Amino acid sequence: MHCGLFFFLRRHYPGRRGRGHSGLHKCNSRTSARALRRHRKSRKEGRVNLPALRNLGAEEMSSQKYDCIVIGAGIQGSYTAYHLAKNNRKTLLIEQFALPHARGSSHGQTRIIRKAYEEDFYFHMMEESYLLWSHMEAESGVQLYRQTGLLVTGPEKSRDFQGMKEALELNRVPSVVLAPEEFPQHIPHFKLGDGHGAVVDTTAGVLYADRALKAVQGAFQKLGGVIKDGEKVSGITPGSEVTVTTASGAHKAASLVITAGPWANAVLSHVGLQLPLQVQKINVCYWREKVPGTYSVSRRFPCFIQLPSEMEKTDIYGLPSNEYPGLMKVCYHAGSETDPDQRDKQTDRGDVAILSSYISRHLPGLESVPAVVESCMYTVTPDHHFVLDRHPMHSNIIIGAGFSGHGFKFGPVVGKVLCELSLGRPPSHDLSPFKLQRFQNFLKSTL
Ligand SMILES: Cc1cc2nc3c(=O)[nH]c(=O)nc-3n(C[C@H](O)[C@H](O)[C@H](O)COP(=O)(O)OP(=O)(O)OC[C@H]3O[C@@H](n4cnc5c(N)ncnc54)[C@H](O)[C@@H]3O)c2cc1C
Ligand SMILES: O=C(O)[C@@H]1CCCC=N1
Repeated sequence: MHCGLFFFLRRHYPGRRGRGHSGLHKCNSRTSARALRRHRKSRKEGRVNLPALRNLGAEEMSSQKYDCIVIGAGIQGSYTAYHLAKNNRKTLLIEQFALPHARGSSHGQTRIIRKAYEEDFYFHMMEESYLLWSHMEAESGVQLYRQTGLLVTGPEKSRDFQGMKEALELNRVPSVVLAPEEFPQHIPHFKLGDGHGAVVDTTAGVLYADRALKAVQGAFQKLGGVIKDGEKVSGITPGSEVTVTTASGAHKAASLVITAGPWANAVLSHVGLQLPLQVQKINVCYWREKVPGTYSVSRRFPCFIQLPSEMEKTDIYGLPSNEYPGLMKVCYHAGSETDPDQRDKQTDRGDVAILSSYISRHLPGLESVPAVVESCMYTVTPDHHFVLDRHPMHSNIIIGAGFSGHGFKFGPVVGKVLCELSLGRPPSHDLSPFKLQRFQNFLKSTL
């Protein structure tokens, strides 16, 4: 109702919008109740009473007071909103596109989940994340995770491979080191590179991403959370009470969380901040199995990460065939820079050529031309670590950004710490690696 009325005013009387806003402070509930009755009567009679509509809009706007507003209903914003609602906070989650959509970073059927991280801080976050994903499975009654294991392979002597192997050992992650001679019997149809080592994180697997996002948003709504989709945030006024403006009106809250994915800088421009983020378009490639089922999840083929080598300078990763029968997802962990609003104009396929060559050499059971290519986006920081911090000037504005192509699995715990920051509680994880300050030399600010 609210959206419709404001939309009407804007479309038919664009010049009056400002005056409609100023009516906000003058309006009280009795006048607006009268306005509502008048408006309903007018509608019945086929007349439209403009002053009544303006008053009604003003009253509805003033009632939009939340404890917290979250901008962006990707996995990070949705989980943040969920945790806020779980903490009994009246929460509004605003999304620019009608949900579900495939124009950000959280769509698609699958993501890798793993504890195999070189950095201890990610490992600790993942320990809790696994637990929280399983709580969400229980709460929603939907299977979100399937254990497949994750093969990590790369030049045996490289710093990356050794670092990963040592971290798995040090953190006591259930894992298996595979010597080249025993490799084929454990993981058939995968040709290990010459001089490459292999270690399997057996806790790893596949997260059903689309399902997960839907489950989290559903759980948030069940807790009384409000989602407004198809509403693009066009302005933010900071203060002890933050005002967030969209085409449908203004929403107010004691705190704001910005989780706008590839649009982070567009949204942050409203609060005088620009981060060193690069948005990349990722070609999400699926490759046909020559014999259907060769690499299937049901035959327990694992996910894999190929660490950088002489041949491939960037990680390549894959997930067993599952979502599209007979097709296995294998992708390059980087893409070409794009404007998120012009994603489809970025048509570079240099990565697909690299993948084709990799597949011919290492995955002989796949055809080396992709059968399906979908699109997704990474928002990459210079050090590939996330941004989880407060706005430097406005402590009630919290920022979650720059998930650098590996943030989905952390959704539950990222949401938890962003919620904690927003509630002014000490975060349950060490957030020092994620501070804005590390970009001091890059930060562009108009504060
Ligand atoms: C191909 C691919 C493979 C990946 N694989 C993995 C993996 O295996 N494992 C893993 O852990 N991670 C993986 N990731 C990374 C992971 O998916 C992302 O880190 C994560 O989805 C980022 O979520 P987000 O909520 O920050 O961004 P998004 O999902 O983009 O959400 C941001 C939302 O904000 C909305 N928004 C923006 N501006 C506004 C505005 N002005 N008003 C209202 N709403 C707005 C957007 O529309 C969007 O819905 C992968 C990513 C890609 C692209
Ligand atoms: O985050 C992940 O696990 C995947 C695989 C490695 C590259 C990026 N995403």
